[in-house]
Amino acid sequence: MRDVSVGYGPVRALRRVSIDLPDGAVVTVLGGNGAGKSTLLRAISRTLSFQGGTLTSGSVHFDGRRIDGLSADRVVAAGISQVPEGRKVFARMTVTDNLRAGALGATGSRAAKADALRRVHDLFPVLAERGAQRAGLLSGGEQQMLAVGRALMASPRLLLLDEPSLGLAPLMAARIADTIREINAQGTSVLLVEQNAALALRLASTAYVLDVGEVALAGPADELAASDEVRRRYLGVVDEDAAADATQSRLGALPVLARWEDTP
Ligand SMILES: Nc1ncnc2c1ncn2[C@@H]1O[C@H](COP(=O)(O)OP(=O)(O)OP(=O)(O)O)[C@@H](O)[C@H]1O
Repeated sequence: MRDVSVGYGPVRALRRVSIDLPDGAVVTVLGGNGAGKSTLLRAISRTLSFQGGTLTSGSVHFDGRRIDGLSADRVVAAGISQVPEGRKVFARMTVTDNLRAGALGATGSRAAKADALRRVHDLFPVLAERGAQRAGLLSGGEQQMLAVGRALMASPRLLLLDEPSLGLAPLMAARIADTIREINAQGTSVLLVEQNAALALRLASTAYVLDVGEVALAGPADELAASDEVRRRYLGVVDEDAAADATQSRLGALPVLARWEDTP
C-alpha cells in the first residue's frame, strides 16, 4: 500500500499511509479506537464503498498487480479474504452453510473447495461438530472461528483479520492466536488489525502503529514491543521506577493506623 488516503465524505480516515507485507509474513496494524485500522483493511479488500468511503489517493498492489481498481469479489478471486470486525456470521444460516458462503465466487474446483472445507474442519473441529446448527447459537469465540473459517474457504494467500480477539476471554483469544500462527505456518500471509497490542506483537514480525489516520511508528514487532512509547500507550505498561516512587509517596502520605506487628 503506497500513500493511501481515504475519506468518508468530509472525514479524512487515512492520510498517505504506506505499508509493506512480505510474502508469508504476519504484519500487524495497531492503534486505538478510530485510528483507521478497519479503513486500512477496507482499502485493500475494496469494501470501502459499502461504507460510503473512497480512496482519494495512493495505490494498492498485491503480488505485483494493482488491485485498487478491482471490485471486492475480484479481490477475493485474486487471493485476499477479509474477516470483518464483529465477526458478522450469517446468524440464521447453519455453520456449514456459512462456510460454503465463504467459497462463493472463489476460483477453484469443487475438489479444491472440498479440500478447503476439510482444512477448516481440521483447524476448528467444533465447526464440524456443530455443522448443522444455526451460527447464531455459537459462542462468541466459536463465531470468531467460524468467521475465520469462512474466510479460509476461499483458500486465500492473504488473510485480513479485523480485531479477532475483540470481546473474547483471554483463553479464547489465546486459542485464536494459536490458530493464526497455524494458518500462517500453512502458507497464508496475514495482515492483523488489533487493539490487543500484546497479542498482536507476539504474532507479527512487523508492526505499524496508526494514530488518527497516519502511520506514527513502524518497525520489527520485537523492537516495537520493547519501545517505551508503545509499552506505555498500547501495552498498558507503566514505568516501574516511576510507579514505585508514586506508590511510595502515596504511602508516605498515609497516616499509619496499624502495623502488622500490632494486629492481634
Ligand atoms: N462508514 C463510515 N462513515 C463515516 N466515517 C467513518 C466510517 N467508518 C469509519 N469512519 C471514521 O473513520 C475514522 C477511522 O475509523 P476506523 O473504523 O477505520 O477506525 P478503527 O481504527 O478501525 O477503530 P476501531 O478500533 O474503533 O474499530 C474514524 O474517525 C471513524 O469515525
